[in-house]
Formats: sequence, C-alpha cells, structure tokens
Amino acid sequence: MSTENMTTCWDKLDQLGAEVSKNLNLRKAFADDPARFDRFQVALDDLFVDYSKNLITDDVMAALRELAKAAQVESWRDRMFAGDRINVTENRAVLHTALRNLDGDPVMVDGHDIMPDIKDVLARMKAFAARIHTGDWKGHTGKAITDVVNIGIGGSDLGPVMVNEALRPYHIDGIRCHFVSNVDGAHIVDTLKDLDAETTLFIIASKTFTTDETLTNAYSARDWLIGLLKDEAAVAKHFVAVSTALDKVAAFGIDTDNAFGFWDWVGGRYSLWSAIGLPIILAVGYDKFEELLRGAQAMDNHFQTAPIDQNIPVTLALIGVWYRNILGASSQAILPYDQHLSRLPAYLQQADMESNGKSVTRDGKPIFYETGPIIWGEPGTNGQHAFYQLIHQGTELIPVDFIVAANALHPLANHHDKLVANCFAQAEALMRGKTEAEVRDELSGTNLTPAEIDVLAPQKVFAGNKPSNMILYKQLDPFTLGRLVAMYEHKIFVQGIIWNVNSYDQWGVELGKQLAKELLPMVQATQSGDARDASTAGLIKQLQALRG
Ligand SMILES: O=P(O)(O)OC[C@H]1O[C@](O)(CO)[C@@H](O)[C@@H]1O
Repeated sequence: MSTENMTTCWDKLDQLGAEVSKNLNLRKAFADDPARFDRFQVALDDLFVDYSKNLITDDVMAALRELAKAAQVESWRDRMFAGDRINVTENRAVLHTALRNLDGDPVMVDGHDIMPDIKDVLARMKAFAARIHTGDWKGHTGKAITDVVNIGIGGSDLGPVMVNEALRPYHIDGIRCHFVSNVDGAHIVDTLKDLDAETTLFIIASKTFTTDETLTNAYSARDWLIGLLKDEAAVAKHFVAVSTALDKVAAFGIDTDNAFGFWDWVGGRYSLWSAIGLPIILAVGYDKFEELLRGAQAMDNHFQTAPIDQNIPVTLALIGVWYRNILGASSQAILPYDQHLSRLPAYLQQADMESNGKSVTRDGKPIFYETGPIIWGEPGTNGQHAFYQLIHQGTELIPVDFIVAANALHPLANHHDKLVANCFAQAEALMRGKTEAEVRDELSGTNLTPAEIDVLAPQKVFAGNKPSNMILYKQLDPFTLGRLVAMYEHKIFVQGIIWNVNSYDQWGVELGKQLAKELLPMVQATQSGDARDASTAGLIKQLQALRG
C-alpha cells in the first residue's frame, strides 16, 4: 500500500469529519433527502443492511472507499482466499474460508490441495454424529450417549456455544450439549453435577492441545468418569478430541481414531467451521451444519465479487473505521434483537478484539492511530432496560449494530412484532432524538410549574444524531447465521488491512499465561512470593493469611 495515498485519504477524511461533526443532523438529512435510505443500503438476497442512519454523507462514503482502495483491501482479500501466508508473525496462511468452500475450486497450501482433507474430516464427523444420534455409539457400559460436554476455551468454545444457542430451534431431541471453558472448578463441577457418566461423552477441543484451562478440565473430567465407572478403559468410549496436535491427543490417552483434526491455517477464533464445530453437528445434525457452512460460503462469494460500494463487509468495516479513527468512538455495540443471539456479542469480542486489538503494524512498527474498538452488547429488549440510557443520553459516541429477523421461529407472533417494533424504535430514537422544544411542548400539558419544567425539560432531551446499522433478514436459520458470522469475519479482516495490523495472531494473551505459571507455586505456598512487586507479593501474603 502506498503510505502517501493513505495519508491523502486520511487527510480528506479528517476534513470531512470536521464538517460532519459540525453540520450533519440526521433528522434533517432524512427530511431533506427522500432517497437517503435507498442510497445507503447493501444486501445479499434477503440479508439487508440499512446504513442510512449513520453520520455519513456521499462524500464520506466516497472518501472511505478511496481509503479501502489505497489500502489495497481487494488484493489482500484475494491473497487471503488464495492461501498466501498473510499471518506473517506465525508464517501461516489464513484459510477459514476454505472450510466452507464446499463446491468451490481447489485451495492450495504448499502445493497441496487442502479441500480433500477438509471434506474427509467433514465426512468423519458426519459418520460419528450419525452413530451418536442413532445410539450406535455406546458408552463403556453399553448405553447410548445422551449428553455431550465440550471442553475448550476461547475459539475452541465461543463459536460452538454461540451457534448452538443461535440454532436452539433446530436442536435434535435426545442429545444435550454442555460447554465447560473456565478453569474455575465451579464450571465443570456445576456441569457434571446432573450428568450420568454412563451416557456422557466429552469432546476435548483445543487447537494446540496445550491450553492449561482445557487440559485441567479434561483431566478432571477423566477423573470423574473413571471414578464413577471404575475402569480406565472407559476413557476410550467417552472421550473424543478436536485438535491440530494429534500427537498430544494421543499422549493424553485419547485414541486418534476418535480425534478430528484441523490445520494451522485455521485461526482459533475462526475455527467454528472446522472440526471445532463437532458439538454443533451433535446438537443440530450434519445437514444443518452444512447449511451453516453454505451460508458462510455465500458471504465469502459476496465479499469476493461484490463491488466495494455494494459489499456488505467492506461497507460495515469502512463505517467502523470512520467512527473509530475520525469521529473518536472507542466502542461498538452489537445489539441483536434475538434471544438466541445472546452469545453473539461475546463471540464477536474474541473475533474482533483478539484480531484487531493491536498497537504495532504487520512489520513491527509502532502505531499512532486507533485500532480495534471495544466490542460489547446484549440482546434487546433487555439492554433497553439496562445500558441504553448511556447510549441515548451519555457522553460517549457509541455506534450500534442492530440485528433482527423479520420472522420468528416460535409461534408467538405478537411477541415478535413487539420485538421488531422495539428494535426499529431504538434505531429511530437514536437517530432523531427529541428536542427541547418537543419536550417543553409535551410538558406544557401537565400541571408542572414553569420552574419545574425548566429543571425537567433538559433531562428529557435526546440529542439524537446517534448512529446505527440495521441488519435485517428473513429468519435466523443456519444459512443466515453462517452469512452473519462470515460478514463479521470479513469486516474484521478489512479493518485489519486498513489499520495495517496482523489480525491473525494474538501475542497479547501470552504474558498473563506465563505469569500465571510462575505464580501458581506461590499461590500454592510451595514457593515464596517475596521477590515479586510489592502489590503481588502482598496479595500472596494476604491470600495465605485468609487461607489460615
Ligand atoms: O484451542 P486452544 O489451542 O486451546 O486455544 C484456545 C484459545 O486460546 C487463545 O490462544 C488465546 O488465549 C485463543 O486464540 C484460542 O482460541
């Protein structure tokens, strides 16, 4: 990318930012321009994105698209899909897109077509899931499996958790999936409390098979099982693994015939499409998993072929850059009006913040501009009764993604109508606000005194001009969920290119892991903590005192 072109683009955007901050009033912009909604929208079939309620003008969008061109987003995109090693710090390709390239061209890594390997693992997962679902796979005592416990953390947990919650209406009867991630023993103890060892299957999911939390939980699960079934041989029928490190799987004691592999070109937070998706297949069946992959593939095709001005991930990414770098927003709210998407914000926290929470460039130079925003959110309407106050009347600029389905997958149509009305109402309220004149007009009909009105009126003013995207689709089926998740993956990719960071490493998680290892013997009181900094040493002493 040419730094000079980028600088010219940023200068132009800065200038537009000053103009927009001063002059753009969204309520007026809609009143003055009846075509605003028609102009600021992008779609992929029924997946529709209204971005007209953003603090943008045609000039802003044009300048942002110039920025995308200057950053060579399209050629980086093509390099990613082609298997170039764009994860430079780990010298790896980034090919989660190949995992859903179900009927596409061969994808080559080091001269080897990876598509047959991908299809082979899919076929093995399909056959395994069929054995579980039909009861053909028996536990150690000859009973069929009723409960599956996925033990994993981060990317080996959040994706399947989010998808299994999102696809709850598609769950197969007779199989319950549970997820244990936290090293806090409460997580596994609470989960296992109501389970029957004879009918429980554990999936140990870890890309590296070295993650301490996962191995600690895996060993506790093993102890629990052997303790109840009184036979070490039981492990063979109750433990399977998902990993890129099949040698370590074998060392743990799981037969590699019962292991499902994936590859180093799949990033942990991009891995739900790989064997990491096994709990999804067990929960909803292989065919629904394939629909999920096909949805992601549809978004991949769109991302690769739609022109920049009609490209959903590119558009969302550019609008995010506009808020982050020009208008000074530090966070992005993800507000799905869908109870089944309750884990989407947590999933996107890892996807986005672990990818773009960086402060050096791909080639190791310090960065002097803002990169990834804080991602947060909760489903509506619950959030309305909690934190929306701050979005409407607080001092932060918080761009919002509203996400909602036109149709519910449950029979309570009146609930869904209210849900959608609330979702649209929030987007409208944020945009239009309520002026002091409007508030005073309302209060004039009450029996408040003029002095009381003077105090109350400013409290009831909504500044408005608060931005949001509305992401609307027919229904939350596996295909749509696949499109939605891939849309965010590619949004994150585009932003990473513009910010010149490597979105596919995560060195920022290492220091804490290293220090936890050092501190463990001090917490266990087998080593003195006195040499640590005064606060840490003091905390260790205080801990020992409290333990008596
Ligand atoms: O699948 P693994 O290797 O156990 O790693 C789990 C998670 O840990 C991380 O490395 C961060 O701690 C994530 O990137 C990853 O998803």
